[in-house]
Amino acid sequence: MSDPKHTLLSTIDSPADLRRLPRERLPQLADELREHVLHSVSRTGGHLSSNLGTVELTIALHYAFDTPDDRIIWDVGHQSYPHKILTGRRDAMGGLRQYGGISGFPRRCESEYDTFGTAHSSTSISAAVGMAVASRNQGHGKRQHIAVIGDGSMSAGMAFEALNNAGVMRDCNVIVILNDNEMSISPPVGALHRHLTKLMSGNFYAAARRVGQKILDPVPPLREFARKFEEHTKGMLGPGTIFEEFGFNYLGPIDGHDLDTLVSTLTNLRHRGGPQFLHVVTRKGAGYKLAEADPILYHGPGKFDPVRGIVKTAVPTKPTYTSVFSDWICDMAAKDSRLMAITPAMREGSGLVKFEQQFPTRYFDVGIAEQHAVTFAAGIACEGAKPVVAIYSTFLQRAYDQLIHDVALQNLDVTFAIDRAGLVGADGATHAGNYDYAFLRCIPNMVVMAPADEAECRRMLTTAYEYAGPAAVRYPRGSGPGVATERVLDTLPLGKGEIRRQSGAAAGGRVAILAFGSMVAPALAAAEQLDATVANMRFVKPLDADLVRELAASHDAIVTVEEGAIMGGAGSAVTEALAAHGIVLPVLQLGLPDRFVDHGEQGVLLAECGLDAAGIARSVRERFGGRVRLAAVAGSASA
Ligand SMILES: Cc1ncc(C[n+]2csc(CCOP(=O)(O)OP(=O)(O)O)c2C)c(N)n1
Ligand SMILES: CC(=O)[C@@H](O)[C@H](O)COP(=O)(O)O
Ligand SMILES: [Mg+2]
Repeated sequence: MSDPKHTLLSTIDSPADLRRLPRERLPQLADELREHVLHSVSRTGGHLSSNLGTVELTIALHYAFDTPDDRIIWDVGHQSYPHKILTGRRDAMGGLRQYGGISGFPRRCESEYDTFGTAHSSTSISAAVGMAVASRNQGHGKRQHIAVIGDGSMSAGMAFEALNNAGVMRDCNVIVILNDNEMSISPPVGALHRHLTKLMSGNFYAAARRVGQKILDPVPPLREFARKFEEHTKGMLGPGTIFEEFGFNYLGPIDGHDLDTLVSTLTNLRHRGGPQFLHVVTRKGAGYKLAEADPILYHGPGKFDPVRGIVKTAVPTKPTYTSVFSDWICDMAAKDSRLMAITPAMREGSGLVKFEQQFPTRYFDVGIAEQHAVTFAAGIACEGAKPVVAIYSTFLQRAYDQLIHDVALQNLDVTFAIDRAGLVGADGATHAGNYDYAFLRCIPNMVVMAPADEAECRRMLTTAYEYAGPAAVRYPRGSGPGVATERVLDTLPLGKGEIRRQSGAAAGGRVAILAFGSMVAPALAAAEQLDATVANMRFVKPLDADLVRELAASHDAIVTVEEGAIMGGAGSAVTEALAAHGIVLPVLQLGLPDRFVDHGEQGVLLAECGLDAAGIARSVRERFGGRVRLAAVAGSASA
């Protein structure tokens, strides 16, 4: 690294280099590290606030522990940039979240220091417990397993399932570090937050900090005294924490920006066995005033100028699908007082900021708790109210049993507004919503729709809402083709697609492209080159089987296109319908391949998967020749 500002950081190629530094040099390293995080994220985009907040904690962890032999597991992993920089990826930050570059999350294939792949929250404690059990049984009884988890992520059921398990494993070395910055993406919610606030409040926190500095001095002769003093003071300081009730030895809260306290505390913890819990208090966005003032805006920004900060542009841009949903839900709630909106901790991303302002008593942020969100919606529906669950496709995966067992099996009237369906771009494979067509369409009672454009999205949301059972609308991240929406609340006929373009080709050369959702626009563009018919199928379930039959009868080959996994997806619904009617003709199924697609710009990734107009046209030509010639394809099996 040539930057003269990073004189110390530029000498750190691994945690071993870091551990050679005298403690008094760590604050300088923290300054340079923070600066490097800020400048690289400003150039690539990425998760800024959380990383600025964990600079000191990361340094202290790698300083105090023997990484990578000691295992650090970063929950979510959106705060792992300082860790990446200190573990040999300092100069790779320019490619962070870019096509071909390093990931924005920890990945086992990227570094031996990335001990566990994360991105969906609240998995770290479970993974740490699993590793600790294995280490114990393999004779690595001294190894430590450290889960670093945020206060938002701590609210998920999975985290508590793991605490419950770990709390009785006295001979397993698990350290849970709660990185409490009093923020999720938006302000934290719920009773756990209230409990943490109590632990950090006024005198308790101040006293605990003083005590922490005294008792955690690692000098051996003081240890026994420290232990007794700690027990004594814990009793004096007030009620036990929930974590102690789970069987953890709770320490803290301590200041997560005070390197001295952090290093002393962690060094001490390193030599303790059994379940340990350290409560660390940090500031989201620390060290960058703009992010400290607005950690939500700087949670996951795109590129920006670090001097000016994020500048809100006055130029009108195309509305995103999220904003179409945002307008729709406010309009529908104004019309129907039964509507209630639910988000599992994704108020901003799911487009519910305006709704919360307008309908605060009908808005429910349940925290990072997708399973609860879905069953909570089921309960609401049981009483005749009308829940709308706004959820990212990838996070709905968490609530699959709840969707089947609690909603669909009882045919409850729950609307699912599924955002970030398909490839999401810079977050990569962990966040891609590639499986919802496949996992939703096999559930009885479900209605599943995918809009071709913004106006259709609005109509589908109304259709889902008016449908008296479970219904889902899945739409992609970002904007669509730019079709203007009107503030009306009209519906679509259930299970009916439409023809968008008719082929003029002669018999023997006619191709029908059956496109779903976001693939309608590129299919139409490809069809211009191929002179193909294009159907906007609209519904994956109920599939418009009449339209499929009609197109099969009038064309020589069928092509299905979807922004979802080919296996079991929308195209599979078409081939099943053809088979059910005994129709045999050449079929080409286009969609996402049977592999995980890495990060990069959405358009680039779609092109890589052959799902842009050029790719669709190319696949059709490759499969069927320049024009479809039945002679060339007759007798070939379905793809
Ligand atoms: C299962 C799941 N649901 C939702 C998210 C989206 N998400 C990413 S970070 C985040 C907030 C996490 O809060 P916290 O753990 O306190 O970390 P902080 O952002 O404050 O550093 C959320 C909701 C996710 N990654 N995984
Ligand atoms: C880490 C995480 O899960 C979220 O911050 C996610 O990256 C948000 O994605 P969007 O930018 O698509 O809202
Ligand atoms: Mg937090």
